[in-house]
Amino acid sequence: MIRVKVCGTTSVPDAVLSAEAGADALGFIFAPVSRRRVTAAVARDAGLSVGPSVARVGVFMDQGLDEVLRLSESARMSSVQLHGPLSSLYVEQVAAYYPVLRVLRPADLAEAAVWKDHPAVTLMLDAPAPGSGHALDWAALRPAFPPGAWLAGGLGPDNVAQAMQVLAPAGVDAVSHLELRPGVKNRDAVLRFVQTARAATAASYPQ
Ligand SMILES: O=C(O)c1ccccc1N[C@@H]1O[C@H](COP(=O)(O)O)[C@@H](O)[C@H]1O
Repeated sequence: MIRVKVCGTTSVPDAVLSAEAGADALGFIFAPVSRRRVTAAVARDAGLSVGPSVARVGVFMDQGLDEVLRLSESARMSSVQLHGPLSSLYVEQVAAYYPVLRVLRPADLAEAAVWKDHPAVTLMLDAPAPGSGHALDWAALRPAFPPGAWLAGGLGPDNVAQAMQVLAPAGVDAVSHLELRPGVKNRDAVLRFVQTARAATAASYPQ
């Protein structure tokens, strides 16, 4: 069964929208560079406005360990997504507290071997500029796509089925193509993204 994450949540209404659409996980971006950055208080309120079955993922890029752990705790995150060039020790230290989605660009795929059997680290492949809405070359990625990895990068309702058909990721994640403007969800796009990913699971994956 595919896992579907809707990222860039910045409000209670958008958290409820994504949860009601059937998302498995909501992303809350704490990276200072992001146009969708949220405070811990906003993320906590939005994350707690949905049921406990929906994962609350704190998204970080190039931030110190103390900041990642402190914000995740105060925002009541249930897992952590890590972008950027990071040492294995750093990722291990976060993974001691939270399940980690370790995000790699195609150029960094050598790092995938490090996390192959780690019980708390799941890989996610994303475009070089996270949150830019640019899609990866799925066919080129196919030979090296790590089994069990998630896929992000330019996904939306109109291309998620094709991406799943090519790479059969364990999860899909999107933000840019689900918005009216940065930080504000497009209801129709969120609903169609989740529904299309669910339908594509039935078509592309062994049951
Ligand atoms: O979206 C952002 O602003 C962002 C900033 C810093 C790190 C990650 C960010 N978003 C992540 O980017 C990918 C895919 O985004 P898109 O669908 O291509 O726009 C996703 O993992 C977001 O969590």
